[in-house]
Amino acid sequence: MIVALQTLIYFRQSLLSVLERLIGPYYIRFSFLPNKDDDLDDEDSEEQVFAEYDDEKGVVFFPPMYVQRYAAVNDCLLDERWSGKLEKVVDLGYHDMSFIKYLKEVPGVEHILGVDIETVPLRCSSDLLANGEFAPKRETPLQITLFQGNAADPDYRLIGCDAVVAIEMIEHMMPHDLDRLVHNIFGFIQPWIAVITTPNADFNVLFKSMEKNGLRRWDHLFEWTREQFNDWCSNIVTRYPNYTVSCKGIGPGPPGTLHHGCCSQLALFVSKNYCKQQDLTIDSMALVKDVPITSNLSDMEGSWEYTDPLVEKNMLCAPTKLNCSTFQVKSFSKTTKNLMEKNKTDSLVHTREVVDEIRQLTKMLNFDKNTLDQKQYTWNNINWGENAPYWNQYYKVVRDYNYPFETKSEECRILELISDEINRLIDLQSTEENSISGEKLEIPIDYLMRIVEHITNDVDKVKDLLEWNGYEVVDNIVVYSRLIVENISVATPDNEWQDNDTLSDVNKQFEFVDARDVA
Ligand SMILES: C[S@@+](CC[C@H](N)C(=O)[O-])C[C@H]1O[C@@H](n2cnc3c(N)ncnc32)[C@H](O)[C@@H]1O
Ligand SMILES: [Mg+2]
Repeated sequence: MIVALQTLIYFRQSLLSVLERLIGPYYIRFSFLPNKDDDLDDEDSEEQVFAEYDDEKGVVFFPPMYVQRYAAVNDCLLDERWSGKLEKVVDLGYHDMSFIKYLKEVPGVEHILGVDIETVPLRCSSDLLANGEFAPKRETPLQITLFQGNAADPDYRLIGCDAVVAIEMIEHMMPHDLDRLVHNIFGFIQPWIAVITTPNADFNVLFKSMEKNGLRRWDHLFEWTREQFNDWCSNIVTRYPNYTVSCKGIGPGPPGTLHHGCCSQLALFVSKNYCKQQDLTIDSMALVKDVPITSNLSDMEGSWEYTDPLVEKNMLCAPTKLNCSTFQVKSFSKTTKNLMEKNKTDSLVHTREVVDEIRQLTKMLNFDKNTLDQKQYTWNNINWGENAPYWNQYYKVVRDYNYPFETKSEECRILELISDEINRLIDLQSTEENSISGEKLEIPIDYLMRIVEHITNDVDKVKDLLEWNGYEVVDNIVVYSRLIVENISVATPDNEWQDNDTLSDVNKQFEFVDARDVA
């Protein structure tokens, strides 16, 4: 049975590449914010998201449920309040990296972490990373670090994450782990936002195939109704009042089933006072600079007391009292305390500086650990008892990959943006006319200036650049002579989006193969 499951999982990657080709264009249209000037009206996009009854399967979603889920999570990450500012993001329960594939393209993201308790799916992930070696260079740096570990454990490498994503993971967790996960996210990582999704049990009556299984998916430890999920979420914000939460459904059912809600449910948690380094005021900069962690080896001698509750709570949280030698965390200086009182805060912000300092510190502690292990010291940790892993290093690194990147010149970026826009306009017109004739396309330079306004507002420079690169510019109009292109049509089978969300995640993929084979 396990071997069969593993085989299916291995198959999944190649299936995903097929899927990618099929849903790619749809996904881009559906998920990423439409271009400002795109005329994609709400009515149009709503028409594309719907569900139908199938006599055998029950409800079938268009597009497939997981696509709708990824799109909903992406929408959260692209919210204008933090769009472009989420640099370090962790995907908890990343499975085979299906979502990381899209996360990679979220503007501003420079470090993606994946944590999964399973090791089998990790082998499927290698493709995405290996492709990276041959892929065109990125314009921005990107590091992907995959860990094997329990998302409930507060590994120090999670510190500094701006966003936490957990798609359809919590229902696979044991109750005590789920409790610890909450603390890990909101007490330890303290991200700017956290996006958590889980199935909606109210919806399950619509799935006939679940009737045999007590109306839940066989591989889930629980499934919550909307009320239960809302309770769980409001309980979190009561315990962590720094956060607000909003819930919504993903994957509407067929007409007339609105009262059951949607197939999945999503909670978006937002920190009320998250502060990134570049947003810090002079006062809070001082506060951060004053963090009294000494990262000097000579200071590591003496008794180990981890007494400052602020440091314990906000910086590393876990090992409360270490009954061995070598480190001392001094308490806050007077200036820091005054500043904290003035700012009415009892917490420190995780900034790059602090995080780097913690990393440096951790390296030294790891070095020390080997010596300590030999002496058979025990660790006493409030949550994990004796012999807890050293200094919050719970996860094993499975893969750490840096994508190659090169920064493009300003001219190159301007040209690329303008040529993409011209191509988009051509596509738009060709879909409208259903063919491309030999006519000319005339685009006012002012219009193109808006596309590159974040780089330059020098019209003459852009005109020169375009002319140098073979574009015809007459007065302030770019004249594009179109080629005559034969009608191109991409055949899409009717049942392309079929998906039955009642099955386990593994079976779901298998089901898809069958559907394709039949089609
Ligand atoms: C249904 S899959 C999630 C799929 C993935 N997030 C996506 O949307 O494509 C659930 C994943 O959570 C992982 N998982 C379950 N319990 C976990 C835990 N305690 N810590 C980390 N990962 C866990 C499983 O190994 C599995 O890969
Ligand atoms: Mg599942």
